[in-house]
Amino acid sequence: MKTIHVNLSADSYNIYIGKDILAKVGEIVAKDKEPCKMLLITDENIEKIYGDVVAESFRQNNFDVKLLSLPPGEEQKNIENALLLYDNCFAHKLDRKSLIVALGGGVVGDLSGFIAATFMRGIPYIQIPTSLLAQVDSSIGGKVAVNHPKGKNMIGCFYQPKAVFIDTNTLSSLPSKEMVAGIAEVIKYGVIRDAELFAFMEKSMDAILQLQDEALLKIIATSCQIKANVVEQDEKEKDLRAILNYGHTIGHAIETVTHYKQYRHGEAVAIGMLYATKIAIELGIADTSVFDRQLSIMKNLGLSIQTGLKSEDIIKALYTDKKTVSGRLRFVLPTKIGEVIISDKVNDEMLYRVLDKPLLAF
Ligand SMILES: NC(=O)c1ccc[n+]([C@@H]2O[C@H](COP(=O)([O-])OP(=O)(O)OC[C@H]3O[C@@H](n4cnc5c(N)ncnc54)[C@H](O)[C@@H]3O)[C@@H](O)[C@H]2O)c1
Ligand SMILES: O=C(O)C(=O)C[C@@H](O)[C@H](O)[C@H](O)COP(=O)(O)O
Ligand SMILES: [Zn+2]
Repeated sequence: MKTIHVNLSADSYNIYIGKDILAKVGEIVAKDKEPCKMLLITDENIEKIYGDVVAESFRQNNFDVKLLSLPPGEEQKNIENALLLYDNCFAHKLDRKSLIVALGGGVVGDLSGFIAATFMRGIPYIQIPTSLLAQVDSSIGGKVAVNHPKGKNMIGCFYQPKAVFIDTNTLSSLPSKEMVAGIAEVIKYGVIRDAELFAFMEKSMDAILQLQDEALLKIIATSCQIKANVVEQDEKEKDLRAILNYGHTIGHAIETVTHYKQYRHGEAVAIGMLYATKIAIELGIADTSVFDRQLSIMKNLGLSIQTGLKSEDIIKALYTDKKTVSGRLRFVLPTKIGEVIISDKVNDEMLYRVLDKPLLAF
């Protein structure tokens, strides 16, 4: 089992990465935590496959487990489900020493973390991510939130988990479209921080999609390490952490405009990364190879790269982006593979110019 430490003073924690971890999680957690009341939150797809093994692993270590599963999907990451989960915290008599465990993709992770952060002003929680996206990104770093009809992740806070357990075996049941959506966030890490990771993806995509152990460990551990490094330097996104938002400004706008129903998060981010790169090329800070290399991986993965959405709807939604300061948009833009800058030089006129052209017509 590989361990990556996230160093955040009193809020530090470990990310454990390996195979066959699910059945052992209860035992590992019990080494540091007295048995207690526990709410295990998951979704219906994941409950069917992994609910019992995780619940049993905690029960065998004397945790008093209540399992609650929500329907799957991004639309479930809402304040109504947060209220439902608080009701369950009360019904199961959770107190400040109790434990919340998030077993699932990013939707379960973000929502469960939000409950843990806010119930009784904060109780401990653990992330057990089962999608690639959650393993490389959402389970780490403590951004927890629910969506609002006006914008993605608009109601939330920063609240770190006590530990993250990544069992790469869970990817064997992950539908391929979900795998591809997760790969989009790995492409993001390559573009913002790691040209070598990007090149690895260019040459090893077949091994990744075939879930070969070495390739999976490489992309998951490298992504976790990059995220840990960035979060350690800027936990609350004062500055540097905004680079993790590459592709998300337009990506989140696409998700909001389509009411969180039409695109997986990773799919919207992929389109957002291509548009951000087009903007960088328009500004003269990146050359076309930066676009072509990303496009080539995305085409290879079968990612759809057109939206058919109206530019004005996307631009309107952009202004609720959390990086906007005093009404000025701030974009994360690549200068080359492995390096990005944060720019406030992008105006509406340029956005219309870029968004009005189909991505492939450039
Ligand atoms: N907090 C953060 O830093 C952060 C980072 C990135 C993304 N996110 C959030 O994460 C969410 C997207 O996460 P996601 O892509 O995991 O989506 P998701 O949670 O909706 O999971 C995708 C689908 O895969 C299924 N699934 C998950 N693991 C499975 C498995 N092992 N086997 C079979 N089915 C499985 C789920 O049931 C669901 O249907 C978005 O809400 C996004 O905003 C948060
Ligand atoms: O952890 C971060 O910081 C990120 O930006 C990671 C993103 O992949 C993730 O989608 C995040 O939830 C977006 O954050 P937001 O603050 O723009 O909602
Ligand atoms: Zn994301």
